[in-house]
Amino acid sequence: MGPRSEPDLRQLHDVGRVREGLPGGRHRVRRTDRRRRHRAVPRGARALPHAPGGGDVVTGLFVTIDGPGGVGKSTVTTAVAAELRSAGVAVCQTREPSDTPLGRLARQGTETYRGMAMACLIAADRYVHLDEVIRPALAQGTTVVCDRYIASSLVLQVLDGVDRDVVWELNRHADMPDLAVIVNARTEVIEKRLTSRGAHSRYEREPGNAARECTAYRETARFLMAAGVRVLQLDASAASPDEIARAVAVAIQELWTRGSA
Ligand SMILES: Nc1ncnc2c1ncn2[C@@H]1O[C@H](COP(=O)(O)OP(=O)(O)OP(=O)(O)O)[C@@H](O)[C@H]1O
Ligand SMILES: Cc1cn([C@H]2C[C@H](O)[C@@H](COP(=O)(O)O)O2)c(=O)[nH]c1=O
Repeated sequence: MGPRSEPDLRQLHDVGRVREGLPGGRHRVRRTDRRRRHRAVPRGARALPHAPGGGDVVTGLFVTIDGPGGVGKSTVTTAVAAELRSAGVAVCQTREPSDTPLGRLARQGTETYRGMAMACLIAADRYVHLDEVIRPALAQGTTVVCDRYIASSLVLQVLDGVDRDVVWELNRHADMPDLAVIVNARTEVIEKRLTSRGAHSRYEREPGNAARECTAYRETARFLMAAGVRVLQLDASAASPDEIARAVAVAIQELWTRGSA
């Protein structure tokens, strides 16, 4: 990708970054599912360096944003999408559970279903979401920014009593993100945000949940890195949503730069 096709995000500051995990193992993304030929590389898309036939195969970037309930994921997802769009990038902002009929069932079902049933419902919705929304957008060269993804399952379904290996296995055929952002914060900050906004789910209403989720997301970040996923951990205790969004945009810019090297 030439410099003119990259969004101009280089002026952004690197704020709120805790740690970026650079995978040591193989990336599990199945790029062949997402490949599509274009005459020119759209803004915000990445030419795959070893594409057969000369490097004109492109894909959008798949970015996921996870973290404890009430930490600010939805606010940050919207801010990241806005930041990228203002740089001229085509963005698909989405979330899980998805806005498909199955996703709506899963979202409503979080109060009723638990354990393995919930883990299966969430995973089924993820496959529908991938087929109907995420992969088609990526194939068009659109960058996908998704509010909650596999990290949420590795935390919430495990806290709900399902073995982590089982959750991982249920998600075995799901694409891994190009960048998994984990937004975390001090427990007391999360509890304050939840109190002022109100809880969304049974998880968030359980006493001591914020502390458990904070710890579990840190552990999940390590697990994903060991599995070869690029993870960016950000501390939102004192940073504004815009500052977090800029840090994510900088990390995305770095991926584009690497992809075009
Ligand atoms: N960086 C921030 N600084 C201060 N307040 C924030 C920040 N990010 C989000 N908030 C506020 O915290 C509350 C929770 O934010 P948000 O709904 O985005 O969290 P969430 O992680 O998506 O929650 P849930 O997991 O329940 O969907 C909202 O009132 C939001 O305005
Ligand atoms: C992706 C995902 C979601 N959930 C649950 C957690 C919440 O109850 C809802 C999402 O609503 P929110 O407003 O974003 O908090 O779905 C889950 O249990 N596991 C998952 O992987």
